[in-house]
Amino acid sequence: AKQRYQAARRLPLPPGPPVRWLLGNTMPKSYAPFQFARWTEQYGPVFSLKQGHRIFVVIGRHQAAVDIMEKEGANVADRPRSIAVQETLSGGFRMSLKDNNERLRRMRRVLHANLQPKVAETYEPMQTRHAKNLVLDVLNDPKNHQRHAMRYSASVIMSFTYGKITPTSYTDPEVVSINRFSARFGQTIKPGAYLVNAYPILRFVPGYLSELKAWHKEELAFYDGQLDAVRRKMREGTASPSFARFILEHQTQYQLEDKGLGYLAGEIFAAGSDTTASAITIMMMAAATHTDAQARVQEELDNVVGRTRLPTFDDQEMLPQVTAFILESLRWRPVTLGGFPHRAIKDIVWNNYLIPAGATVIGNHWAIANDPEVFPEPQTFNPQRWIDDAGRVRGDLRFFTYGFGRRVCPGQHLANRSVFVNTALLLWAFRLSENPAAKIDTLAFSDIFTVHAAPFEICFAKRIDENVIRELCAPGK
Ligand code: HEM
Repeated sequence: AKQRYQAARRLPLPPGPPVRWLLGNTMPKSYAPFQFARWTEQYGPVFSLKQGHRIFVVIGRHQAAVDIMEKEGANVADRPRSIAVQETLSGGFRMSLKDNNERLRRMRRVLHANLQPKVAETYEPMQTRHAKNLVLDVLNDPKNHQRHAMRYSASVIMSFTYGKITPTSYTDPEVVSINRFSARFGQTIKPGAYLVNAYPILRFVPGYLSELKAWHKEELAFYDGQLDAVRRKMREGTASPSFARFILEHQTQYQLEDKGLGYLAGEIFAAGSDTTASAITIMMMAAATHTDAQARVQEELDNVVGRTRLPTFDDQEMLPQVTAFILESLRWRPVTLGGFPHRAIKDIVWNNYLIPAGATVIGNHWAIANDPEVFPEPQTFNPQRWIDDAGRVRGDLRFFTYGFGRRVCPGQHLANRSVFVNTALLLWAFRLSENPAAKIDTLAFSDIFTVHAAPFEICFAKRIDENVIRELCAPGK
């Protein structure tokens, strides 16, 4: 074993852009996933960068992602050390940035207990209710479709996490607070946002981290307060079922520590709300800019569902075109453009290159989505690439919308259901198109961790009589 180890250590790092002595590579100042994709074209499926003492390995092709992120999954399940976003802004609590140790596995287990497919099914009525609400919102106020998608997602997450029954509004004070925390998180986690990660000595510079520390205090107090409110309701016997109630009731069983319990619940909103809203918005953008592909979905909806009732979760198996449209939307414009960084805990040899223990390993969703070997003509939006000869959704093709290996998104079954029901309902009710006078720039995204499309206009033409839509989507129906 020792010999093999020494042999591996002699292998070169994957190729990459030239490194400047002492300074290392220049990190892209903005839109790193796009620059990383260009470097994939130039240097190959796996390339490397250096900054300070850190090595970054970026994967930009599908097969390499399977080889490294999945087959070597156990060896890349840690997260890079991050002084700014984890140790300071999150006080070490943020689960998504923890190393893959026993404590993390307990947290993933408790999430899984509440989000695995069988349990996710039980949220379908709640998701349907909020999705109908979104249809009515679009009917009443089409201009603000992006805000409506955010409101849908916030409502579903607040219901899942804290058992909130009434629809949530994005102006609710608690949602305003959580969104402020998410924005700070998105800013702080950007590669290169804080030099302290590459040069840890900076943490001793007086004042350097004080803003992040203050933000952490505020966030922690807020999340603990939310959990306390659930605790209070439990004592009064008025707490509806929720993730927060579950972790309070099962704290001992899952050996969850008091410290960070509020954070675990609070983190769900940050992880699940913006991402889901973004996925729904991307689907609408795809429909408005690809009306032929959209028409194919609507033809299927007409055949399978008809126009006198709403599509439901029970229809999904009979609606492969809806599923293919969703899969293609999330490949075409991935929600997490650059992927969440992992860290190698062991030396990994890939194609005679060394990915050394300690390296930050990034699966660049944007580059992998554009891998021409797996997705021919990757720039073309073509849902039919997901359909086999028998007209079914292909089982042999996949994209990594929800990330990789042991750290794959635990919320994916809830999220998939959200995207499905909103796609089915919205495309059933409306024909979406661009305003010829205000064409959509489909690459105009904010440069933060979870992409947000810049505001854009959609024309919603009713496919179904308005009274029928209102009647079928009315609350309580
Ligand atoms: C369309 C919506 C969503 C997308 C695209 C998405 C995507 C992702 C991605 C790419 C990761 C990182 C995986 C990796 O490290 O390789 C992740 C992690 C995570 N997601 Fe999601 N997600 C979505 C919705 C949700 C929802 C609804 C929840 C919760 C209810 C959730 C909870 C989490 C958590 C807790 C993690 C951290 C897991 C860990 O580090 O072990 N996500 N998600």
